[in-house]
Amino acid sequence: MRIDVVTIFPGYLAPLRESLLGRAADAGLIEVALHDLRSWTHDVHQTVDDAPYGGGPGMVMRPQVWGEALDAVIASDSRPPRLVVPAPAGRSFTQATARAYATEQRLVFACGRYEGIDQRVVDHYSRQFPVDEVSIGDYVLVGGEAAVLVIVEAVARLLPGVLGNPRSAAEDSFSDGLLEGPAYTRPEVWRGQAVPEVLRSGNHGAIARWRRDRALERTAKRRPDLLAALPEDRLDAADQAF
Ligand SMILES: COc1cccc(COC(=O)c2cn[nH]c2)c1
Repeated sequence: MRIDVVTIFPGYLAPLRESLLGRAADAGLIEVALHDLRSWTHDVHQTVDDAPYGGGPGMVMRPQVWGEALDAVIASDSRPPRLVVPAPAGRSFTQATARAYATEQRLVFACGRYEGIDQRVVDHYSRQFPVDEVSIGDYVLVGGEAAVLVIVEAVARLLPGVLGNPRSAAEDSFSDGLLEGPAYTRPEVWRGQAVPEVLRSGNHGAIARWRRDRALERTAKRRPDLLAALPEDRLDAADQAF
């Protein structure tokens, strides 16, 4: 997979070359290219923003600069891109989105700031490529760069060969629509707290039931919305207690 990121702070994305993603990049599984948006400005101040039409606070990112940048970046590789614009007003980015993005040959991220990017940029490219405005949560960041780190990590870990232990990606939280329950490891007793007996019983049926009960209990308590969204056939008779 090829990943391009267009940003006024390329240094912010340096971590994409470290650790988990570093190994994936070394193995050629992921190719990351960073592009400084200001490279496509032509004025001495390298201006990327301007006042909003209609007035109001803040600034809007200029369409001309973004157009020249995205034309150049998209043309720099033959693989057809999906454009991803992290934004508070975007559709929710979920594990399902991550799974879908993991099947893409190429993702091009546009990192916006200020009050956003002139809408005509998204409208223009939406006529040629899939363009997603995605939100990683209901809060406002200063720019899209941190969201790109989140999205790229969630996607990259799903690529075959990126994770040391592939089983965990398939069984990770949200895969069955529920939150993960509590996890334990040695010692058996720590600061007077013992590991739940069932987990040391060797009774795998009881262990599976206990784990599902804890996952249902936690999901019902912390994320009732996820429980409500579960397809009917995903809860069996024993689950009805939640
Ligand atoms: C595209 O225009 C803008 C404008 C302002 C900030 C940002 C960065 O994204 C977020 O703040 C965000 C993403 N998911 N949740 C919050 C983008």
